[in-house]
Amino acid sequence: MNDMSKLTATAPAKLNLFLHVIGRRADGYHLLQTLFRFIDLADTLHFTARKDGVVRRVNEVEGVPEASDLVVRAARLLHRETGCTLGVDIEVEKCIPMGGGLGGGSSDAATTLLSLNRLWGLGLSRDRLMELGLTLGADVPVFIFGQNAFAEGVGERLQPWNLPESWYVVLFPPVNVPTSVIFSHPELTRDSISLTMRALETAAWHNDLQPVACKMFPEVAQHLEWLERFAPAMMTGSGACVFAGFASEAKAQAVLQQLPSAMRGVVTQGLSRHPLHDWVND
Ligand SMILES: C[C@@](CO)(OP(=O)(O)O)[C@H](O)COP(=O)(O)OP(=O)(O)OC[C@H]1O[C@@H](n2ccc(N)nc2=O)[C@H](O)[C@@H]1O
Ligand SMILES: Nc1ncnc2c1ncn2[C@@H]1O[C@H](COP(=O)(O)OP(=O)(O)O)[C@@H](O)[C@H]1O
Repeated sequence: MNDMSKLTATAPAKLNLFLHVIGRRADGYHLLQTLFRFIDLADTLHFTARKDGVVRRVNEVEGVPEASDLVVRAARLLHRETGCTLGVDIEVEKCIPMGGGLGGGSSDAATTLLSLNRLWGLGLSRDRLMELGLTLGADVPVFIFGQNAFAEGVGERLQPWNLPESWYVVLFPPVNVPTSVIFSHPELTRDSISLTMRALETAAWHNDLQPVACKMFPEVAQHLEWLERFAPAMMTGSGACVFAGFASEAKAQAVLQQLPSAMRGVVTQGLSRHPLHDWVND
């Protein structure tokens, strides 16, 4: 019999297959056009309901104090919003490198919102969870949307985008690239042409944050240079991770096997949708 007070859920990473900066809002946030793809590199979260209303993270996560962990912030946000009197113990098994542009923190937050909606029996809709998620970070809504998606605005205006089967070599340069530093750089391109989804299907895909990140962090440029020897490569999000796509797992593995011992990376498969897509009603 299922134990209704416990839930284990996955939180996949994302790649930005392109990221074009097309303008800036009055509040300083940048307007983007980006294509999100989920991949099977994932964190795993364990939730155990409590009757006393306490929200806790029960394990240590290096570099992330409990109170600032997005899983704890997501759970407390749901508490405040719904007045729910239950609590939860959350265990976070991190696999996604942090601050790498793979969206691990945002995905953990989204998986927490989706899981507690179930565990606490809240019955919130997908749209409401996406609205709440946006208050935690620009990347959270797409993980609740649950489909690979073309995003506009700061990442909250989403349309599904079907993508072919693909495997990716993802490399982890050993640097932490702060998102705000890249977005505030004077040399950042902020005027890429805004294109329709149809035009984007055939346009040259690029990441406007990449030149600035490469200039500030030579390790990113070095990893891109190595990967470019095998296939077109790009940085994801604000970096530091870089990736290249391949039509088969064998081709991707053949490249990874040649990775110099000083570099780190993985082969990961593109997902056709988020593993928790059906956990909430539209
Ligand atoms: C660049 C992207 C692309 O998917 O991903 P990551 O590299 O973080 O994974 C996202 O837009 C990042 O979203 P997210 O990581 O949630 O960013 P936030 O915490 O909301 O913002 C961090 C800081 O970056 C700047 N920022 C962020 C997003 C945006 N569209 N314009 C900005 O100018 C702001 O200065 C903000 O204070
Ligand atoms: N559960 C979490 N997992 C990862 N990072 C988290 C988490 N909670 C808060 N953070 C903070 O969010 C920052 C960004 O992490 P992450 O979303 O993994 O990277 P990125 O935004 O580059 O894709 C981290 O440096 C960390 O301080």
